[in-house]
Amino acid sequence: MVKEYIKVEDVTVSYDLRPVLWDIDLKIPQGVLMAIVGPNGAGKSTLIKTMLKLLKPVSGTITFDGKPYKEVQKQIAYVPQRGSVDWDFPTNVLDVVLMGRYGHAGWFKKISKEDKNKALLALEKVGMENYKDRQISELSGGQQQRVFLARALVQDADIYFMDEPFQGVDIKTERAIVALLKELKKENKTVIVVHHDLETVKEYFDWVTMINMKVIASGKVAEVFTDENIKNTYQNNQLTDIKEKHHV
Ligand SMILES: Nc1ncnc2c1ncn2[C@@H]1O[C@H](COP(=O)(O)OP(=O)(O)OP(=O)(O)O)[C@@H](O)[C@H]1O
Repeated sequence: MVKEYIKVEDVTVSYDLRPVLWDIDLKIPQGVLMAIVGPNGAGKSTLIKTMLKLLKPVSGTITFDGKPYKEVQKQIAYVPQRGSVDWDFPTNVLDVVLMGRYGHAGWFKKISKEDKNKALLALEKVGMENYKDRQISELSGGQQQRVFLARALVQDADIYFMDEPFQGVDIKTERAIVALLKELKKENKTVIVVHHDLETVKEYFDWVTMINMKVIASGKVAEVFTDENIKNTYQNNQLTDIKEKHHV
């Protein structure tokens, strides 16, 4: 029995009238490093956006330690997909990281010395301290990704959602991000990552959710990340089955 910390129950999500996630049930324990894997268009980003209340499900509920999102939102950090961010926004690296502190300081309060120190420390952790005054538009993709990680780190959250943090980064950055993820796990944080590389699931994560419009398997990597579940996740007939059944 999984002692659930995050619970997703009967969640169905549609864009316009087209369902993309169907009857999702998940129980995620505290302190896991969880990958969400599945083929392109499987609904991975949609799932985390729904958990973060950025999308409204057609039905179902999501709770965090028994509470709804709005009661715990300050304890939740999100690193969005790099492609979804406007990098031309005229702001420097330190300010982007400080944005992560607004949940603590409040929009109208002044940023304190402590906030600034935390931001600098986070930049150090991701190896970007020398870039603190740079415009974010003048960074490489991997550097931008590191800055967004630093922004999430200063939030001192309990739960971290990351949408493809390894996308387009070099191997050194990937290793640095993995080390950070493992550090977060040591602090009993719960980390949920949309991940594409099946080869590294076993090495990077201890928990996995495999989806293709519906949940194929979710649990300990050692138990559920099997060839059969991988095959079932990456074949597309789930979609056809559901469409035929529900005439959509
Ligand atoms: N804003 C939107 N409006 C309409 N349909 C959308 C929208 N966003 C995503 N979709 C569709 O919903 C489905 C799930 O998309 P989603 O981005 O969640 O998949 P994903 O598993 O994250 O894919 P990828 O691995 O390609 O990033 C896809 O069929 C996609 O085309």
